[in-house]
Amino acid sequence: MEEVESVIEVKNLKAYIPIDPRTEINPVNDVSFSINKGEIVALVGESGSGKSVTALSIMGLNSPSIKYHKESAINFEGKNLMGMGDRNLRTIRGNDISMIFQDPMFSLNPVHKIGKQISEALILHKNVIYKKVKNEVYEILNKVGVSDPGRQMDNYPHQLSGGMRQRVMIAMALICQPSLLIADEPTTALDVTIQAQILDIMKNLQKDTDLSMLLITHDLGVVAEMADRILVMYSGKVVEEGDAYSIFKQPLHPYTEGLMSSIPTLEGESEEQLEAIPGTVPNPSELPKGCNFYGRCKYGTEKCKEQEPILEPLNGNRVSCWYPLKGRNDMSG
Ligand SMILES: Nc1ncnc2c1ncn2[C@@H]1O[C@H](COP(=O)(O)OP(=O)(O)OP(=O)(O)O)[C@@H](O)[C@H]1O
Repeated sequence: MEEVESVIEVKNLKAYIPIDPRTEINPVNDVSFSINKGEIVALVGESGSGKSVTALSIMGLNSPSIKYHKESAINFEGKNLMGMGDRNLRTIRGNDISMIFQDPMFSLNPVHKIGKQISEALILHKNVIYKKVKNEVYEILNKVGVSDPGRQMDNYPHQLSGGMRQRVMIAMALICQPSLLIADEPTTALDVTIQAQILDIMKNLQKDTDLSMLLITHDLGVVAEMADRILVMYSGKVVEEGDAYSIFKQPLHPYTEGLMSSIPTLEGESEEQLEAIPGTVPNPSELPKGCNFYGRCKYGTEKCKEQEPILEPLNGNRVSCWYPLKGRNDMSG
């Protein structure tokens, strides 16, 4: 069998924010996963589940108030990024690992021309002058579908539409040919037609370059379109992990089931009600004793209230639930 090569391995990532000697916030609590070469992994979950803190841990860009437990490791190309120090991380960020955000203005500097901004990472990492990389900037703008790249290179960010700015941000992230791209809600702010174009561009570039991608989104339509594998996060933990096809077909965790039943389908539109998951994600400074999802779960039992489940293999995927759907179906039969 062909050996699968992982590009990044996140191991026992635990992030905390000390508030006082007896209180801490735990936005990410013992998260482990890896991403293989050329694979798109989607990180899904409601607001506050810890997706961004996980992604920013990889980039070393979380706020300094966020600390990590010492067993946390992020192995990338043979090096542990945890505790690597900002100077060394800077040589990896933008070069080997890049990130794009929901709001391009977060990444783009309003007072610099587009061409210069895109070239910055190349100039920094290759130690060359702008003139030498102008062609590469032109090429990458062409690839992300910016028309008339020569002219656009001389424009400022505010002169472009939202969709164009998003393309420029993707160009900027990919110019150094990173092996991992982290995309945090890359199309959430765009209208649906532009969103579809941007997703197409990302997918094509990913295929052409065998790029690995961590795609953070709460939009399951985007996940269905893009992802090979899905990690479902709830309250700082991965509660289900598996290949995208099987998770959409048969979610194992009640939370994943809830997320899936809140997607509209054409067939069900007239008769079926969309189900919202009642309640909210627990406060990360007051996590319950047992399963974090207990208070919102329609299948919860006393055991769930008292004992915390762990992520365990089931049907080739992993799930953290005392009564995963498969087991429940078997129990009822
Ligand atoms: N610097 C911080 N100080 C205090 N709390 C924080 C900090 N950063 C994150 N948190 C808390 O950690 C939890 C996880 O946040 P995170 O931003 O990772 O969630 P998310 O899943 O990305 O949500 P969203 O989809 O809204 O971005 C939240 O409860 C958030 O309020």
